[in-house]
Amino acid sequence: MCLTLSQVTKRYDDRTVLDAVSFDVNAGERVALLGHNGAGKSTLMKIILGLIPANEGTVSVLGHAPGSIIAKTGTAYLPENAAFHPALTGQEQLCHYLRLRGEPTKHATPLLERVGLGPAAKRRIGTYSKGMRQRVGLAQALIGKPRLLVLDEPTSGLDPVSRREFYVILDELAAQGTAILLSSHALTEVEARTDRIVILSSGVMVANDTLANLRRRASLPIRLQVSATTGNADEVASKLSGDRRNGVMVDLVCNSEEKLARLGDISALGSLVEDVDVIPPSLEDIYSHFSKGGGA
Ligand SMILES: Nc1ncnc2c1ncn2[C@@H]1O[C@H](COP(=O)(O)OP(=O)(O)OP(=O)(O)O)[C@@H](O)[C@H]1O
Repeated sequence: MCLTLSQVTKRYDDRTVLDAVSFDVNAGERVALLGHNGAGKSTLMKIILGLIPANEGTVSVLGHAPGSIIAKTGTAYLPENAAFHPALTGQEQLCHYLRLRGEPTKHATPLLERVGLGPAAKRRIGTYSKGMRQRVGLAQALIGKPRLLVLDEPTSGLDPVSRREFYVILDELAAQGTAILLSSHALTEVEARTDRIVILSSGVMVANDTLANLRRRASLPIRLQVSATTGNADEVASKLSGDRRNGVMVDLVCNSEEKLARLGDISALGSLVEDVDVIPPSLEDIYSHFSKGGGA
């Protein structure tokens, strides 16, 4: 186990901002930490990094206390807006970090190449886009091959292509055994890119499961979007008791137990139907369900 949190509680004055939070992150696992503003995500990350203490509970980072030498050496952190010196080139900045960590500066080039910054290595960071600066942050986080990577909103402000590329790198790291804990507000992107989702709501952990299991537990309605063949939308809508959305589409809503039977009804309509799309509840729907106490 790379990270274990057990009953972690944090109070500021009399206010409890984390309330008995417990979860693990295994080697090679990508876990998303979701929560509204002020839910306690950054506080939890600071505790994991050993920057602030918890009031109660225990945290084990790579089998050691947060902030201990072994925990610090094996953990990398990427803050939301990593700041770099604009006058330095990517290469110079990374060499600087390598020296601070007592690592050979010859590692700068492979690290920059790893995050796709090879061609820009000799350009000043002041000329980099936000996505490129985030990659410098990621390259810095990869120094010393961390076993646990903690990322605070790593893709905020990145365009979809940069986000995808960023996650490809995370996927490679996870495949090599790095445990990844990342916070995000971008729900749809973590949907496909993480193995497990932890949801914090006002400091309370309201969910900790795979998306598939959260879907099942929330048992939110599934939408079936039926495309009727030309001129048959009214008949399809009436036979399926669905809602005609436009000239060809008919919407049905059902729960997961009814899904197969409804698909059977649709298929029994034969040539009246052109196609059907099954639309499961989105992560936003699930997130909203659990944040409102639906998991209790
Ligand atoms: N040093 C502090 N002193 C007092 N209260 C604090 C302190 N740091 C954080 N808090 C409070 O703790 C709660 C959790 O804050 P935290 O920054 O962990 O939330 P977050 O989930 O990271 O939010 P965001 O998504 O906005 O970054 C908030 O109510 C915040 O005001």
